Amino acid sequence: MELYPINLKLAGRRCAVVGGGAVAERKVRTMLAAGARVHVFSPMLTPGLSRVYKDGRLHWTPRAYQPGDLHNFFIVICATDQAEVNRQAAAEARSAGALVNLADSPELSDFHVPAQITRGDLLITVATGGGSPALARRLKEDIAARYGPEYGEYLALVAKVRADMKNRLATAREREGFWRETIDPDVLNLLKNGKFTEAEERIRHAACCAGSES
Ligand SMILES: C[C@@]1(CC(=O)O)c2cc3[nH]c(cc4nc(cc5[nH]c(cc(n2)[C@H]1CCC(=O)O)[C@@](C)(CC(=O)O)[C@@H]5CCC(=O)O)C(CC(=O)O)=C4CCC(=O)O)c(CCC(=O)O)c3CC(=O)O
Ligand SMILES: NC(=O)C1=CN([C@@H]2O[C@H](COP(=O)(O)OP(=O)(O)OC[C@H]3O[C@@H](n4cnc5c(N)ncnc54)[C@H](O)[C@@H]3O)[C@@H](O)[C@H]2O)C=CC1
Repeated sequence: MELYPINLKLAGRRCAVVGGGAVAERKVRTMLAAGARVHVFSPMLTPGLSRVYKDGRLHWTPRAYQPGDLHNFFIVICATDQAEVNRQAAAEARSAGALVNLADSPELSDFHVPAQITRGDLLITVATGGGSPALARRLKEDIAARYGPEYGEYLALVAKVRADMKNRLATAREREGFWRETIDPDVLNLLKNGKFTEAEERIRHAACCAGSES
């Protein structure tokens, strides 16, 4: 299945989930982490979702989905255990202009939710086109073990220095060359070993030299 990856900004956007089971909970949690305003339509919630609701972080309509519920949402995830309900809700949401995911139908979905790892602003995702979500999860675990929290710290540092470099190196070509050389295994190893100060010094030194050459 051909797919085009994009990373959606959900902060402040209205998103709906139909169903309140284990799958709904997983989707709700990642959407909330992205800052979405999430509305659940379901007669029941998992204990985890109930806690999120009691904490005031979720809107909940405590009944089965009804036609007319799904207007004015940016994305809608249909995750009940009733295939026919998921299809009906998906059809309504799509005709109201939402991007739609059906938890039980990769084919009918506008998008799939990948397995994800976050390290600060670093986001790594794994997708299998719906072929094997269990494989996506396994690969995610392997990648998570390989790329620890130090990569989030590293990204924050590089992003800061990069903002300075935009003024220091005149052309996009120079900046590209600089960053390709600077993101090197030595710096990453320093970070992996917790040597943040040394890593930062290395990057700042490279930035400083590049600035004086130009
Ligand atoms: C198409 C997609 C739609 C979507 O949900 O967006 C979809 C569909 C389906 N999943 C099913 C089953 C399982 N899903 C998981 C787990 C995850 N599923 C996720 C995504 C996706 N699942 C999308 C495709 C992503 C891709 O492959 O590219 C992850 C990555 C992200 C997330 O959900 O947040 C999350 C990993 C969370 C993590 O990071 O740990 C596990 C494993 C487990 O739970 O341990 C199992 C059981 C093992 C297995 O089947 O592999 C079934 C069959 C149900 C049945 O048999 O009845 C369907 C429907 C069908 O296939 O028809
Ligand atoms: N995409 C994915 O990652 C996965 C998808 N699935 C699929 O997702 C479906 C849901 O899985 P679970 O969350 O584990 O099921 P579940 O049985 O835990 O939850 C189903 C939820 O749907 C609600 N519901 C039932 N009828 C409804 C209606 N008419 N309107 C609104 N809510 C209604 C129930 O109250 C319950 O909260 C499964 O049937 C399976 O096909 C299963 C595993 C992973």
